[in-house]
Amino acid sequence: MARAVRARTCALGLLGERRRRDARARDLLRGSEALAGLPERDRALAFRLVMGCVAATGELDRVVDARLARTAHLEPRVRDALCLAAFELLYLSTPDEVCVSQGVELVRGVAPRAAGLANAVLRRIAEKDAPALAAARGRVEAGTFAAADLARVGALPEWLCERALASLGPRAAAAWASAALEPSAATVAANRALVSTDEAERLLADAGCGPVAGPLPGSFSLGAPAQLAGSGLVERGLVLPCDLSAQQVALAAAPAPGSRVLEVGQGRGTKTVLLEGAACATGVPCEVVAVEADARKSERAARRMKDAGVADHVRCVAADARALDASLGSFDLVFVDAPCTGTGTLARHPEIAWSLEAAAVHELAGLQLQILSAVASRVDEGGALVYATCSILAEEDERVAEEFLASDAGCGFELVSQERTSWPGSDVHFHAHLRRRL
Ligand SMILES: C[S@@+](CC[C@H](N)C(=O)[O-])C[C@H]1O[C@@H](n2cnc3c(N)ncnc32)[C@H](O)[C@@H]1O
Repeated sequence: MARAVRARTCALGLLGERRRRDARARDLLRGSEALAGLPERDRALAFRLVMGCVAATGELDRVVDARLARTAHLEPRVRDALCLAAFELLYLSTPDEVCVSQGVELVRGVAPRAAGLANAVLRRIAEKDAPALAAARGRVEAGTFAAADLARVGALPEWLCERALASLGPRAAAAWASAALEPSAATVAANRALVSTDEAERLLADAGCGPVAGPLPGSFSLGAPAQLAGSGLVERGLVLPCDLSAQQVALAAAPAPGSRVLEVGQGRGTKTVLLEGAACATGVPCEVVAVEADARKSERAARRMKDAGVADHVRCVAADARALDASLGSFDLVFVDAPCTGTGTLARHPEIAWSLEAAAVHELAGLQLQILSAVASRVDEGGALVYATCSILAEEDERVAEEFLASDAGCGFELVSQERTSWPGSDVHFHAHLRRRL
């Protein structure tokens, strides 16, 4: 019997480490020497397996439990190995025989006596669950599906798929669920506060990243994204790893050259640099006050602003946006990058789907409305208020904008436009543009 190939043993090791350290998959993958030491093809498979197993965790547990002959208590390492093989069997194009035999070898490697059980469970998954998934995929493709089909296809909780259907409608919900387990596109943005789009393209090409100009000013997809890590371009602040949807939201906010901007929810500061870059590309930087509730994030963002060459025009403030100091004054543009469920970023953040609880959606919607209401008075007359999330849920998106407009704080505003981004292979973001009447 063939031994489990290195990609799978490496992925299994990382899944165990993740469980023991309660670490985020992406952080583990980024720092893993074992992964870095693999040949490129094995590295790509191990990456996909770890991200996929984490993203599909609840569905894989359900499938494995359903195919156990009795409710046996599985040792965690055996469960990890079974889930890994089940993920590959159901969601990747590896032939069933390979998935089963490799899964058995993985289990044998951690618990030799469980190899027989692994063989039986994986064969039942191939016989029963793979055809059920294929049927669900068929219904989704034909447009005759229910939330349970989306849950199968995207390995998502059914309640979330019901909300997605209600929020997005059938077509967009199907696209969202179908993309949940797909690798996200490798995209970057030029920091146009430091380099022109042409210069960024040359730097990326010289570093061997294989840049292809994207649909937005300063955006690139990378043919060889692994080359970016050693290039120094990110550390020098010249390019930003950044999803196309995040770029679109920042560009659509379009701060006028020299304008005063309040950014709420600065986080790592990616959109701060994009906002500055958009103003700089027109010749004059804007003056940004960037507010972040988490003091450590704010400190890190302040350092990043230096690397990105925009520190002279960005003041990072660690504060709760619901209680800002009056001395900060008012602004031409208030850009709220709201804390949210992140349900538009499932492919990038595999932990979200199965750790999210329905009650959290309601709580976040309350926080979002509070933030919007608190910062509304900071918008100058005729000025803009942009409300953005990376959620697909109407409760956090359109409903919050509607409730705000209907409130005392929002009654002086009008809705100019609102939309969700929809780039293939990218996250989904929502942005509503409001204007304070004169
Ligand atoms: C969507 S993330 C921001 C992403 C960031 N703008 C970027 O482009 O990288 C939302 C941020 O809002 C912050 N936040 C949450 N509640 C807040 C509050 N009451 N006031 C200010 N910031 C808050 C969170 O800590 C988080 O960093």
